[in-house]
Parts: sequence; structure tokens; C-alpha cells
Amino acid sequence: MPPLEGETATTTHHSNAGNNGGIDGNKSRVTVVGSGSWGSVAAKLIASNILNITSFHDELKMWVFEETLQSGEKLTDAINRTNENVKYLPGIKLGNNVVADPDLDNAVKDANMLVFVTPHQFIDHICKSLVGKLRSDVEAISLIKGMEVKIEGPCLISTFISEQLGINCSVLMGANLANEIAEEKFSEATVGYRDNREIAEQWVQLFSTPYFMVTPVKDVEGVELCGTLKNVVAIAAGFVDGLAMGNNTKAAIMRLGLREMRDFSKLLFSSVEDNTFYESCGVADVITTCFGGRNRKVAEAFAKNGGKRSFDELEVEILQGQKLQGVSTAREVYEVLRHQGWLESFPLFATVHEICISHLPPSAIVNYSKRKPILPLSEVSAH
Ligand SMILES: NC(=O)c1ccc[n+]([C@@H]2O[C@H](COP(=O)([O-])OP(=O)(O)OC[C@H]3O[C@@H](n4cnc5c(N)ncnc54)[C@H](O)[C@@H]3O)[C@@H](O)[C@H]2O)c1
Ligand SMILES: O=P(O)(O)OC[C@H](O)CO
Repeated sequence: MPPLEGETATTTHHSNAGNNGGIDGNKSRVTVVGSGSWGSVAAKLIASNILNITSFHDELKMWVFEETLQSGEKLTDAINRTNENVKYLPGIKLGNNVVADPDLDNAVKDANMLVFVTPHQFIDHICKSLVGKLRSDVEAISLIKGMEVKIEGPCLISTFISEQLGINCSVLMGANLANEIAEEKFSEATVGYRDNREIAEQWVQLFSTPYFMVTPVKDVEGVELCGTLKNVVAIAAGFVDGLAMGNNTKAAIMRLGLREMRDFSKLLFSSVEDNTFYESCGVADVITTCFGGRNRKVAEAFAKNGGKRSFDELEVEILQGQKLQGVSTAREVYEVLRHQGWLESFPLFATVHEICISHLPPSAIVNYSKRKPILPLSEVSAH
């Protein structure tokens, strides 16, 4: 692996970080794996907190998928020079104790608290390259809204991380448009955990600020599926906006979407709690994402263009390097529905995918007449 780029720039504004190895040897260390818009905000939130928690080392490392900016400067160097993620979160200071590092192995090697926050399509490669490289006492949390579909069935990203790396992985999801939290506008989030409440409380402490209120919920699958599936609903909302169908239609799509999110989650995991859908990760995220998210925005453009320009093309043009999750999640959900024989019970999810791949026009988002009405959950059984 290459040496840490930007090291010189970094050490100039980190007099506390990394210099007192003897004293800090037993302190916890956090690394954020990912540095998009949400990854950068996560780093900012945690960096402000660890300065005030004596059991944590002051320095926070943030792994950067390296790229060269138009100016010719490496993104990592620019982050360490300016203390801003000039590409994905410009204008926001991350905190002087944030150190950007393009070397994944180096960024994670000392950490015992790992925050995974990349677009979900990259997590497979990242996990594979981390096997055998982590401390034995690592705890992880995933902020990734997406899922993997393997031959044997759907796999949540937190499960994927746990299985690949042999570590426990909680999740943090919620109504969290990164740019608003970056500006310290009040919002909430939900930490989903499996069994260990103490670990959940530690994550809550690391993320919570006066403007970011985090609640732990013992329903890791429910919380994560909310974050994952709301992106499909956001695509549907974007179609509605693109076709100027109005507020009532959008509300109907959001309600149907929330219901399909709940039913799908409960079919996959009988442990999923109804109450989870009333947390920030549920109804609140559906609302914010259907009004202010990137999935909505690109889907709106897709519908306005009558489906004639692909999502890939629009994503590049509109998001400038940021990534969509909803289109691939719609495909992954569709694969599960088809495999399980559940397609007719999830008309919104199925229709979103069929519009994305141009089998249906965007206007089909409100036309379910060719599909059977939604069955009550009790009548849908797993094969
Ligand atoms: N942005 C938000 O408002 C927001 C809020 C909550 C959750 N999330 C979730 O957080 C996750 C990360 O999204 P984001 O918004 O921080 O990212 P982003 O869309 O802002 O940026 C894309 C990121 O992908 C990286 N990347 C590009 N190619 C890569 C590769 N081959 N390997 C690894 N990384 C690569 C880029 O460097 C960049 O950091 C997603 O699952 C998203 O759904 C985002
Ligand atoms: O911009 P989106 O559509 O990826 O949504 C961002 C967040 O997930 C909203 O909570």
C-alpha cells in the first residue's frame, strides 16, 4: 500500500493527534471508511465528539477513495489542506482532528470502531480487501443504505460486513440529508443493534450532537431495511414529480411505499417490529427522501425526459460523482420478489424497477391495473 498522502499537511494542524502513543495506547480509535457527502458528515459529527470523550483518541481517520481533482490536486491532499471535502461536501469544515487517508489498510489498522459509509456497490470489494487486516476487538456500524443479493438470497450490508470480516456490525439510518446535517440543522437518526445495548449506546454517544438526536432500537434488520427500501420509494416519488402528478398522488405513493417496506421487511425477517417504521429510519426518512433526496431528483429528470435518457447518464450529469442507490436497490428487490413469487404483492416496488429498465413508461407508477391488488401480508407466504 502507498504511504499516507497528505501527511505533512495533516500533522501541522493535529498537535494532539498521534503524538502521545504511550498515554493513548489503550484509547479507542475511530475510522470512517468512505468520504462521500454522508461519510464526510459522519466524520464531522464523530470528530466533534471524540475530542470530549477521554476514552477516545483525538484523531479520526477517514478513508478516501482517491481521485484527482480538476485542479490536478489529489482529493486527500485537498481535504487535509483545507479541512473540507472540497468535492463531496464543499464549504463545511470537518474538524481539525479529521485525517484523510487514501490507504485503506493504513486507515483501519489501529481502529477498534469502524464506520462503513460508502455507496453499497463498493462494499464487496472493500470488505474483501480488509479480510485479516483488522484489530480483533473491532466493532462496526454501517450507514450504507442498500443491499446485496446473493444466489442464496438477499443479504443486508451489515450482515455482509459481519460475515466477511467476522465482526459485529450495527447500523445507523434516518431522515438524514447530508447537506442539511452538515449545516447543523436539527435532525434525528436511529441506531439499529442486535443484542449488545452497551455497544449501541457507544455509537449513540459518538454520533449525537445537539442538532443530531440518535435513538437506539433493537431491530437491526428493520432499521437497515427501512434505510435500504426507502430509496425505491424515492424513485417512485421522483417519477410522480417529473410527471407533475401533484401532492395527493405523491402522498399515496409514499403511503403505499411505506406499506411495502414494512411488508417486505417482515416477510424477510419475522423479528422486524412495526414500531421501527415510526422511527426516524422509517416514516421520517421516506418523507425527507421523497422531497429532498438525490434519488428523487434523478428520477424526476428521468420521467421529465420520458424515460429516454438512462439513469446512469442522468446520475453522472446531475450528481457529479455522488451515487444513486435506489435504481440498483429496486433491481435487487425485484430479484428477491421474483425468486420468492411475491411480485404481485409488491406492485410499487415491481413497477419502479420495470420503469427503471424501460419495460414500462414512467406514467405506470400509478397504474397497477395489470397487477393484482396488494394481498394482505397474512396471505403472502415465503416459498
Ligand atoms: N448523502 C446523503 O445524504 C446520505 C444520507 C444518509 C445515507 N447515505 C448513504 O451513505 C452511503 C454513502 O453515500 P454518500 O452520500 O456518502 O456518497 P456520495 O454519493 O456522496 O459519494 C460517492 C462516494 O463513492 C466513492 N467512490 C466512487 N467510486 C468508488 C469505488 N470504486 N470504491 C469506493 N468508493 C468509491 C466516492 O469517492 C465518494 O466518496 C450510501 O449508501 C448512501 O445511501 C447518504
Ligand atoms: O439523497 P438520497 O436520495 O440518497 O437520500 C439521502 C438520505 O438517505 C436521506 O435520508
